[in-house]
Amino acid sequence: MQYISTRGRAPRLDFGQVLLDGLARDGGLYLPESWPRVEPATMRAWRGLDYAGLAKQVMRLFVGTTIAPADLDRMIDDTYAGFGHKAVAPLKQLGANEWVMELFHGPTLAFKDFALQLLGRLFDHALDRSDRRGVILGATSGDTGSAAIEACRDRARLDVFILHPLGRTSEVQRRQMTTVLSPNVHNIAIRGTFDDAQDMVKAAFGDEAFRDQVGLTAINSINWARIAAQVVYYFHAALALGAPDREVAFAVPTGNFGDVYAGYIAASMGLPVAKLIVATNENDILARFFRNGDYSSAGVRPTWSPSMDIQVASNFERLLFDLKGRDGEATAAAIRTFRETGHLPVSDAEIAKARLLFDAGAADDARTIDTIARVFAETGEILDPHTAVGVAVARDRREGVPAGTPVVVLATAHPAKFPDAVEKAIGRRPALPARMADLMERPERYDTLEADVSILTSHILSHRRNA
Ligand SMILES: Cc1ncc(COP(=O)(O)O)c(C=O)c1O
Ligand SMILES: N[C@@H](CCOP(=O)(O)O)C(=O)O
Repeated sequence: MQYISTRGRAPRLDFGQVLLDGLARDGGLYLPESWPRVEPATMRAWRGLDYAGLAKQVMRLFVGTTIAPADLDRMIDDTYAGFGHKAVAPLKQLGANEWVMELFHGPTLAFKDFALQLLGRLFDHALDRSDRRGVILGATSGDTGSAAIEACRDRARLDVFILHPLGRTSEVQRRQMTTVLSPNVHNIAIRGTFDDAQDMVKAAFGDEAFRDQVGLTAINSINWARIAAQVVYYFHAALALGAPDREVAFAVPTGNFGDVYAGYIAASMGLPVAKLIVATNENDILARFFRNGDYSSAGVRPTWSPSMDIQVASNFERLLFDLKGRDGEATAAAIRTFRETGHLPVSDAEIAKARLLFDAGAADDARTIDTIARVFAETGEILDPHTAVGVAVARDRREGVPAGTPVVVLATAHPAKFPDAVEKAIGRRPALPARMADLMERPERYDTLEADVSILTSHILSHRRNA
């Protein structure tokens, strides 16, 4: 399989090259030249596979021949053997046709582990084979950072630089990153928002000389491999609930549009998805787009669901590329206009096309806390605030889903990552797993930098171990 850029001016690459390149050299994002199709008979044959077995089938379609099947299978087995629940991504029923898929049983307690645990292994494999070293650079609003650090800590060929917005993550999230003292891990607090940090990452990739000098690689969902690994759990949930002989809808707490975009890919591959419900907090640019076509930036506001405090959603560009008939020039022009004016030009036809599969809504902080309390009272389940946004919006938008169709809300983080929000809702602080019990006492290490890419690149050059 070959990959092309959303901006139409970067070379076509295979999976192994896309994995290491991350962002396309024309500033765009890579995606497959065409979607692999999965026929209903194949899906029926996949029913009953365990999570790793299903991941092998799905990932093979994206990886092609760039990794030997035995190597890929071994990496996938190792990845999901490290999860804390035998089902890896268990489904729990909250009510009639209302489910949550728990994606927080990985090592850092958020859905990011599904892809990043695999990516750490894929990077090692690729760098070993080419006898190269690399620098991983990522931005995080709280969860990607710790998942990337956990996946790449102590790997001989990698240095990991993670930017988080100073004071805008939960304390547990920050400590999950800054208490990892491995010599190849470099945490940086940025004076700014997640969007500023993400812009700095993209600008560093735009500096070709720097990029080639250090062997820069991305761990954010701008890297196609992240998205590919997240497609698997849509198949996993839908097959368990009757696909391909029954449609399933998903509600997805959304910030950078990576997770819900993986659902769009599953649907594009043939999975019968009735609706993808995009659920945002008060930082609602994506909800506004799908509701009334308004994709215009507003300042980022801090909320109880800090990982979704994002107003520039990277992966939206991948959807836009499809909405614009896979026209790279038109996509690049629209993104340029958005960057210059803060407003994305889209036609009524493009919005109507998006609405065929997507619906959306937003839940503010009060609603988030109320939903945690309500679901706890109804079922005894404790939701994290991001998942609560998903449940609230799924309930608001239920009438847009055909009657009798199950709605699966992606439970994207463990409630113990956000004890203050949970305590506000139910008067109780959820406990961290025993292996993290001393997290709040561990020493921290991080640097603080201004949101300036030249300061960042100098910092990387002087701190990387693999110089
Ligand atoms: C806990 C949690 N939920 C939801 C999201 C939103 O996912 P995405 O950015 O892929 O839309 C994030 C971060 O991105 C997250 O960390
Ligand atoms: N919420 C994310 C933001 C980055 O998203 P990504 O999926 O592109 O890595 C986080 O927790 O860092």
